[in-house]
Amino acid sequence: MTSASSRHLRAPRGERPQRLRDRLAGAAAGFAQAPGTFRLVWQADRAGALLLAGLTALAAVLPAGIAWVGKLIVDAVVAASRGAPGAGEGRVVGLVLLELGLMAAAMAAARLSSLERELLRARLGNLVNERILEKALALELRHFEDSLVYDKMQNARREASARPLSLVVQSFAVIQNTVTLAALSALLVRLSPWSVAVLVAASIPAFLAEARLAAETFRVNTWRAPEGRRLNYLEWILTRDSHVKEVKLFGLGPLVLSRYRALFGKFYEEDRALAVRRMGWGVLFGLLSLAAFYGCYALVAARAARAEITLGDLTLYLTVFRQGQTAVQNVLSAVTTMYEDALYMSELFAYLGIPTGGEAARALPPRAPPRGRPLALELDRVSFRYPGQEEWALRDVSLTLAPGEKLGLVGENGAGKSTLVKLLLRLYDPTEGSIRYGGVDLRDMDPADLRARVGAVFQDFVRYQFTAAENIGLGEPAHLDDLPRIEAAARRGGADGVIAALPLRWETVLGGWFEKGHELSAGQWQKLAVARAFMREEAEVLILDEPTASIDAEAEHELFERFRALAADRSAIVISHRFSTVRIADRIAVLREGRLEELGSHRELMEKGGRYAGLFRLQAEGYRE
Ligand SMILES: Nc1ncnc2c1ncn2[C@@H]1O[C@H](COP(=O)(O)OP(=O)(O)OP(=O)(O)O)[C@@H](O)[C@H]1O
Repeated sequence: MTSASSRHLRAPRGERPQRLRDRLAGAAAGFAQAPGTFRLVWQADRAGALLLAGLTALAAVLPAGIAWVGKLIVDAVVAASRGAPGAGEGRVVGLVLLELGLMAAAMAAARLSSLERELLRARLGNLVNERILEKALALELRHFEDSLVYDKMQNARREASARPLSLVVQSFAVIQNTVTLAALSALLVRLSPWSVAVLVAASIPAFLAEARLAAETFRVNTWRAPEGRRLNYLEWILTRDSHVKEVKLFGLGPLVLSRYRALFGKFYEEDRALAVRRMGWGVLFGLLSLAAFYGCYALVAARAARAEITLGDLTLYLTVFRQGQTAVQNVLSAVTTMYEDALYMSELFAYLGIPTGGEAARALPPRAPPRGRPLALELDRVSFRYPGQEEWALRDVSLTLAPGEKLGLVGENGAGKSTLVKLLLRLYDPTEGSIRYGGVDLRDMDPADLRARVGAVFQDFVRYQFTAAENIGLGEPAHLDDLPRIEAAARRGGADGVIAALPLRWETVLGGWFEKGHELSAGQWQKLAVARAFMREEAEVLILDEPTASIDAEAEHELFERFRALAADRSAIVISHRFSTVRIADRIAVLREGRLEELGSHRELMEKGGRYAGLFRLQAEGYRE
């Protein structure tokens, strides 16, 4: 990640921007999101956006028209009652019908635009969510292991499906109400020019207060992202099937719930303080605009009493001033909401803009070693440190895996075994040194090409809540429907017995998340995961990261016999804590605190009498009576 973007990521956690200049810069940055948002809306639904714009224009001019007709009605009534020439009931009724027509048009426009907003909201929300998910696919493992990126994702997902539309609707509202206000002002200026100034001036303090509170609300929510995730995590502990046993056994319920309550209470207090301040300012500024209205009302009513203006003019004045006040408030509150929306959008765009492509091949075009048979895999003085960590997870590891060689990888917890696998799959790049496959640096290969050559079972393999056939077929999505291939992979992985016992065999939905799901034992799941790796028939390298942890001893023996036969023409790396398993490997690498401590065949290492020999004997003792 670039330093600029990581600064941006870290900013919300830090100190509050106090200075006015910072605030203004924040506001400008917020509003800068508008063009990007409009582009999103345009992509989501062009026709809908245009229709909404048209309806907005119509709704903008109608109020002034209605107010003017209202004045004409009153004047016509007064004239008719005085028996003025040309005045009569007909004209009055005609004008009333005209007002009815305008009101009906206004109502229809309002309904239609609310319908259009609903439809646009759905399409836009969907588009934004898709973008968020597409981005998640483009992110690399290092992003998922970085809590700051998680916070960004959380902030983006929180409201981003509602905010883009809001930004657009509010912008339209600003335009609509400004046009309405201009039309109403044109009517008002005739009667009393200074009341236009009063109308606008009385609303400005309320606007400033609102804008400030909006910025604060946004910041409170952004700061909360890490705590928000913690809150979700506590919820997750109490509601997930996988956690129930420990929660019950250890009696974790009250503890977790009390932490949940404490966090929630903290959120509530912050929200309450903000809401109370908002209310206080609201009352104060509401009173101010009320005083402005009644002040002007008294003056204009006095003029009507002195017959300086007509009764119709007074009616017009009342309607226009009130509507004008509403329009000013609408503009100001729309601007405030837009500001809030724009700040949220900046979070979304910051998330969508997280630089990826760190996995892209360095060489152009990417280099591709010949396919079809395993090639030598060389680690050349490889050292690796996780981003942001001081400690080395791997230090100066050099070893060469000959084509077709089977390597056993052992070492205590945290020795760096899984990290090595991550580097081999280019989920990370070495901090120092290099890894070559067939003489080509992994960084010069297309990562998709590299990964297509590898079949792997991870320590934390996935239990897909899909059918049994899909659970295996997903190992090679292009062959998801190829049942003979899936059956063959199941046989190799030792999962055929598991399938035979299922009520609907291949069609059985596995796991307990969905209706009619059939739960499996840990070992049965693991057999499926191994079978999934065997779907990749063209794999040149097989990696098994503790594939036997949940499998019983007999099944393990069987698996490894099969594995030896199947992997005959492939290279393989097997990580295991069971030394009885790794002893069948051609050579064994012993890792200790990230360093390669010993390397050799079982016989050689036993003869050497080092760490491996010691640990092997210790385990063997355990089996002896
Ligand atoms: N995502 C990560 N971020 C930071 N440090 C990590 C990360 N994953 C692992 N580590 C650290 O790197 C070191 C090596 O971990 P690794 O998972 O490779 O060990 P391992 O040999 O596979 O252990 P185990 O036998 O327990 O699976 C450990 O000290 C661990 O704390």
